[in-house]
Amino acid sequence: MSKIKHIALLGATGSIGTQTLEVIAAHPELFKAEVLTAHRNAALLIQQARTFLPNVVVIGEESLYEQVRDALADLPIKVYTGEKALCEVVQMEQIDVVLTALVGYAGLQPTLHAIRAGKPIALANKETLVVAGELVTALAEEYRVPILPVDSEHSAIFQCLVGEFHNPIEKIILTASGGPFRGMRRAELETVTRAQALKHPNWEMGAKITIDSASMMNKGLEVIEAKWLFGLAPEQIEVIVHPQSIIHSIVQFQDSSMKAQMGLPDMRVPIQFALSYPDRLQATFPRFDFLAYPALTFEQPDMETFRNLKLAFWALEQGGNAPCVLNASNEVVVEAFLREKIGFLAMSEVIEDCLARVPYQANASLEQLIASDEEARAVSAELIQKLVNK
Ligand SMILES: NC(=O)C1=CN([C@@H]2O[C@H](COP(=O)(O)OP(=O)(O)OC[C@H]3O[C@@H](n4cnc5c(N)ncnc54)[C@H](OP(=O)(O)O)[C@@H]3O)[C@@H](O)[C@H]2O)C=CC1
Ligand SMILES: CC(=O)[C@@H](O)[C@H](O)COP(=O)(O)O
Ligand SMILES: [Mn+2]
Repeated sequence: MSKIKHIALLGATGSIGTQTLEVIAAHPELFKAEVLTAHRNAALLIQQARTFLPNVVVIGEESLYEQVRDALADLPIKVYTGEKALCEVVQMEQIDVVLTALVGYAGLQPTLHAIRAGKPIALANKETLVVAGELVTALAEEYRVPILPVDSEHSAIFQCLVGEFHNPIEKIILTASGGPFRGMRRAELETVTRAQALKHPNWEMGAKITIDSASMMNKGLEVIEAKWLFGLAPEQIEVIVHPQSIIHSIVQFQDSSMKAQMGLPDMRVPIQFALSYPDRLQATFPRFDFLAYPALTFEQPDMETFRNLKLAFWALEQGGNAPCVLNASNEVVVEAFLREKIGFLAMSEVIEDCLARVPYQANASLEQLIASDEEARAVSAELIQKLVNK
């Protein structure tokens, strides 16, 4: 690589965002943070802006606009606010790649705008493909823009496919850590707490994805994400629990050969690969030592106890607006669980009820998906209220 890549980093203040900035800082000759965005964390965004001197920052929360603008008034940095600003800044001419490190449904519209502006996407925001995978991948094909996976499992698959893109995939095997409640039965899950759910055994991540990992919804979302990234049928996607999170995922080819990508759990590796692809860059990240991990183990996922994974496979089979409804309902229940309004098992119950209540739409348009998202949020909120009132 010779030319500096100008990066629009959406969600700079989060777990993926801050690790992306570490990668950028380690390679100033290759990468420049051109746009940094945050939702509410004005203090960190200001600090990042003073360090990385981007051209533009966006603070999502409009009431924080003046605080950010005033704090950066001595620097030639443009400050914008609001949801629409995210969709506009990704189209700026000098942007070479948009890294979507923001969480949830909010990732969809900026990604669509970036694709329409011809910008390659480094995709951490898996919810984008869960909500509208068919539309997003069709649009990316139309505009000939690559979607480079950042999610560790999908980066692993992508890395296994380098040099193999002409060879059909027989199946892929996504590894799952099993989360902090691996091996527990439903009776034990009745009483698990927010604090316990937020303790992931292997990864330090934002609150939403950490709860998703604990409930196995993260793996469900990743199954749907994999379908769209790699053009697979549902029966070509398997999940295996691998508690050490060393093998990040596996591809099986038609001759029975399997390729796996492995390494210590460190998101800077897939982030850097998405930014440097097809090159690999020198990095000082810690190296894996086989003797420190004498046993790499594997288990069948328990989809009866962790029903979210089953619901996600069901939504994938259904297609249409079902994955969008699954995602919206999940975002609402995770928020309610984090606010300690509902218990751990209630999350799957609400999602299942919501999937049954929101009318199914095959071949949903973007407008229909937006409406389904809204409806699923309203239905889920109502179901949660009923549980709270009980
Ligand atoms: N963390 C990880 O290791 C991995 C994460 N991912 C995926 O990457 C995405 C980001 O995850 P993670 O970094 O953990 O999340 P975090 O919660 O740590 O960070 C989220 C980022 O998005 C911003 N944000 C939150 N809500 C909105 C909104 N409504 N509109 C615009 N921006 C918003 C936050 O801003 P603020 O700080 O101001 O609130 C923050 O910058 C998720 O989709 C997740 O599933 C995938 C694989 C691994
Ligand atoms: C780091 C990453 O990609 C996460 O999605 C991680 O995989 C979560 O782990 P589990 O969902 O397997 O617990
Ligand atoms: Mn993952």
